[in-house]
Amino acid sequence: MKNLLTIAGSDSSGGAGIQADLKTFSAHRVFGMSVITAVTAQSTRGVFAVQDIDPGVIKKQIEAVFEDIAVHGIKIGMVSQIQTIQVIAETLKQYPYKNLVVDPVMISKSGFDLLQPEAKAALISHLLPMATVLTPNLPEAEEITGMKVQNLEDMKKAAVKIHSLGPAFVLIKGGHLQGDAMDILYDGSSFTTYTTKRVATKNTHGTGCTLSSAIAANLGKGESIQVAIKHAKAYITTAIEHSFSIGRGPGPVHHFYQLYHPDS
Ligand SMILES: Nc1ncnc2c1ncn2[C@@H]1O[C@H](COP(=O)(O)OP(=O)(O)O)[C@@H](O)[C@H]1O
Ligand SMILES: Cc1ncc(COP(=O)(O)OP(=O)(O)O)c(N)n1
Repeated sequence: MKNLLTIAGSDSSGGAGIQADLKTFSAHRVFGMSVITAVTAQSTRGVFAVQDIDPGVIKKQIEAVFEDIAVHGIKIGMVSQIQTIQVIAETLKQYPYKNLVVDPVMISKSGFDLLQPEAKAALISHLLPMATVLTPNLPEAEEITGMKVQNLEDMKKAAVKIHSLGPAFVLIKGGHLQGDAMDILYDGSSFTTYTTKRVATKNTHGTGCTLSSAIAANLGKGESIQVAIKHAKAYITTAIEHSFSIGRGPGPVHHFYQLYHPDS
C-alpha cells in the first residue's frame, strides 16, 4: 500500500480541500492521510468563514504522521497565512519527503482569499523551492509572475519564470482558458501539453484540488511525472464529466473507483 498525505484546508461542503483530496486518494487506491491547516465554512455558493489552525498543532500533525508512517507522496493545498507556510516548510524539512505536489491555492472560484495577500511572498520563497511539481491555475500564475497569463504563449513564458523560482516541474492549468482545457508542463528545458475538450458544465468545484492530489497519488505509486500527469488529467476530465449539481452554486466533481478503472 502507498500512503499519501494532504496538507490542506477543510471544505465543509466536501467538494474541494481535504475532502476532495481524500476522495481522490481513495479512488486511486492509495491510503490517504491529512494535516488540516484551516477549517472553512464553505458551500457551493461561497466561503463564509475561515479558522486557521494553530501552527503548533500543524507541526504536531505533520510530526505524528512522519514519525510513524512511510509517506510516499504529499499534496499541499490551502496554506492561508505566513505562519502556516513557515511551519509546514520547516517541519517537512525534518524528514526525507518526496513527491511533493504544491497547489498554490490563492482565491476560490467564488472569489474568496484562501491565501492572505501578505502571505504570497512566503508561499513563493518557502514552498516553491520544495515542490516536485507546482500546479498554478492562470490567475495564480499571474500572481506569482506579475505577468498577464491568458493564452498558450503567456503560459509558456510564465512557466519558465516560475521554474526559475525553484520547483522541479511547473504545470500551468488551463481550466480558466476559453476553448479546450489545455495544461502545459515545463521541466526546465521542454514543454509537454495535455489537452482535452472543455466539458460544458458549471460544476467544477474542486477541480484544482482533485488534479493535484491525483498527480501526488500517481507519483507515490511510482509513475514518472509525465505519466502521473497524463493519468491525473484523464481522472479529472472523467470526474468533471460526471460532476453534478448539489446546492445552489457550482457543484463538485465526482470521484469513484470505477471511473478510473472502468474494467473493474
Ligand atoms: N470545464 C472543463 N472541462 C475540462 N477540463 C477542465 C474544465 N475546467 C477545468 N478543467 C481542468 O481541470 C484541471 C484543474 O484546472 P483549473 O480548473 O484551472 O484549476 P483550479 O481549480 O485551481 O482553478 C485542469 O486539468 C483543467 O484543464
Ligand atoms: C479548503 C479549500 N481549499 C482549496 C479550495 C480551492 O479549490 P479548487 O480546487 O481550486 O476549487 P474552487 O474553489 O476553485 O472551486 C477551496 N475552495 N477550499
